Amino acid sequence: EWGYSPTNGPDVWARLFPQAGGARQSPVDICTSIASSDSNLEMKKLTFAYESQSDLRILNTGHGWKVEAPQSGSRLEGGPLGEDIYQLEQFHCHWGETSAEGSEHTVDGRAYAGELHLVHWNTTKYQSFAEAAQHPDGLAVLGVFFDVGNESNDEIEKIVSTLSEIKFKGQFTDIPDVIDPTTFLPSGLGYWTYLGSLTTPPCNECVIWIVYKEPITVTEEQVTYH
Ligand SMILES: NS(=O)(=O)c1ccc(NC(=O)NCCO)cc1
Ligand SMILES: [Zn+2]
Repeated sequence: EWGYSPTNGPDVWARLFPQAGGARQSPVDICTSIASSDSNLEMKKLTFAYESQSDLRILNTGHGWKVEAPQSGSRLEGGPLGEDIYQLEQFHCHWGETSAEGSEHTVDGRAYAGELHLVHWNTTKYQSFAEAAQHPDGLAVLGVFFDVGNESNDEIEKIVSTLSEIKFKGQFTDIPDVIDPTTFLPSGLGYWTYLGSLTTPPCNECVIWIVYKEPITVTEEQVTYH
């Protein structure tokens, strides 16, 4: 089973998952000095629309939590996504042992306490998430960094308050509260974008990454492994 130790971590993933050795692998360090601002992106605004959902299923993936949130009514389009419409499939989180680490992307070498991923797939061109994940423009993932501060994030709280029920890998439970993914996004909507991959095996090179510049604030308890 893949993981993050020296014997099963990213350096050996390519043995079992060939795409992990590819040319557009994620995550990356975002070097802000060489990131170019594409005036074209200014014209095509990135737009998103989500529904609020209750009774979403949350799963302990063994590497964090994942909320299955297939939303046929959701739409992510514009910006780097051309003319295609992308639909929300799931969202999940990466965090670390301490609030000094945990994000997958880094910005000028700096890691954040954690990183939320909202995973979407191209419903204009493909018939299913699994099919979309086999194509270079199949998925679009919004990345939002977590900064640790004194304010807790109410929406994240609705999620982490269920973690005590799913202590072990493979366990799942329902989130009774209504969740609106829009509330996970920062107020400043500036982002970096690049063509990359799934950050974990099978590391398919199928993701158009959109990483927001502004982190959202959560408390230490909300992003540290217990
Ligand atoms: N961290 S990430 O790049 O957003 C990511 C998203 C989905 C996957 N995998 C996935 O969706 N597999 C399909 C069945 O679970 C792996 C990594
Ligand atoms: Zn992720």
